Amino acid sequence: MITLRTLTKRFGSTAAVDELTVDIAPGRVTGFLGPNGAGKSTTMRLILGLDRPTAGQALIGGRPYRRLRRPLHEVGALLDARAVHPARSGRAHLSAMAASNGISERRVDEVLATVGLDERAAAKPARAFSLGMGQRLGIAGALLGDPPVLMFDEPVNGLDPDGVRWIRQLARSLAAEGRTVLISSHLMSEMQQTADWLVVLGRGRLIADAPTAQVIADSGVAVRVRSPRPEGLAAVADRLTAAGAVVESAGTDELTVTGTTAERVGELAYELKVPLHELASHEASLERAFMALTADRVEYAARPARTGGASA
Ligand SMILES: Nc1ncnc2c1ncn2[C@@H]1O[C@H](COP(=O)(O)OP(=O)(O)OP(=O)(O)O)[C@@H](O)[C@H]1O
Repeated sequence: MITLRTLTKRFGSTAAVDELTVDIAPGRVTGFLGPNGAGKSTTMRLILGLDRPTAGQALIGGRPYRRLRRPLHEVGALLDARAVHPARSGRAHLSAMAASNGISERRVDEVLATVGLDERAAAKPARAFSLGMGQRLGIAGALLGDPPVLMFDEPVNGLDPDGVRWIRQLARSLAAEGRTVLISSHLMSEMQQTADWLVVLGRGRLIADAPTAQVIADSGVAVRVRSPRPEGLAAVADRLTAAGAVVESAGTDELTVTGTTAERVGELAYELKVPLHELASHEASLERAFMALTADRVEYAARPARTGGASA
C-alpha cells in the first residue's frame, strides 16, 4: 500500500504536487496518468524519498521511505532506465545492487530470467543497451528485493509490441500476487488494457481515483460527425461547446463530441441546415475520457483551429 496524505511539493511558485491525498491499494495495477508536467514523476520521487515534500506525507506500508529498514525489499522502482553506469554490464549492475543489500547472486539470475535478458545481453556494457534492454534491466533491479510495492515510470517507453505485451503481463501477474503496482504512462490504449484502477493528476491535483472501467463509462459515448460543409460544422461545434460538450475536430470535415448524444447533434445540424455524411455513437475510449478529464488542466494545449476551443 502507498499512502499519500496532503502531499505537496513546490518548486518556487509552481506546485508540482498539490495537496494530494490518495491510497494506492495492493492487488491491482494502478495506472498513474496526467498530462505533461502534471506531477507524476515528482510524486514518485517523493514516495521514494528522492525529494522532500514541502508538506504532507508519502508512506510505503505505513512508513516514509527513509524509515524503511530494508528499502529494496519493500519497494522497487523503475524511474530512469538510463541511470546505470555506461561502462558497467547489466549483470555487474544488478550484482552490485544485490551485494550491497545482502541479496544472493542466485536472485540476480532469477530476475534476469524474469525480464528476459540472457547471459550474452546481461554481459554487455550499459552503453550498448537499447532503450528496451535498459527498461528490462531497470525492471530487473526493481524486482531484485522481491518487494510488495512496485512503481514503474513510463515502463513501455522504447519497447516493441512484444515488450509492451510482456510488461502488461508482468504488471498483471505482480498485482495478482497481491503486490501494489503503480505504473505511469502516456499510452492510453495500453493503460486501458493494463490498469484496473486509475489515479489521474492535473497540475499536481487529484482529478480522478476510480476503476478504469468507471472512468471510461463516466465520459459517456463519443459521437462522430462528418459534414462536407466546414463552416456549418464549425457552427455546430460552437453551439455544442457553448452547451458544455467537449468537441475535438479531426480536420475540417469531422468532429468527435463527448458530453452529448447523437440525437442532439442530429437535431442541431437539422436546425442549422448542415448536411451530415456521418453521425455515429461509439463507446468512449480511455484516450477520450482522459482528454475530457484533463482538458482544462494541460500546460500546453493545442486548440482546434475551427471550433474555437476543445474544452467545456
Ligand atoms: N527539479 C525541479 N525544479 C523545478 N521544477 C520542477 C522540477 N521537477 C519538476 N518540476 C516542475 O514540476 C511540475 C511537475 O513535473 P513532473 O515531471 O513531476 O510531471 P510529470 O507528470 O511527470 O510530467 P511528464 O508526463 O512530462 O513526465 C512541472 O511543472 C515541472 O516543470
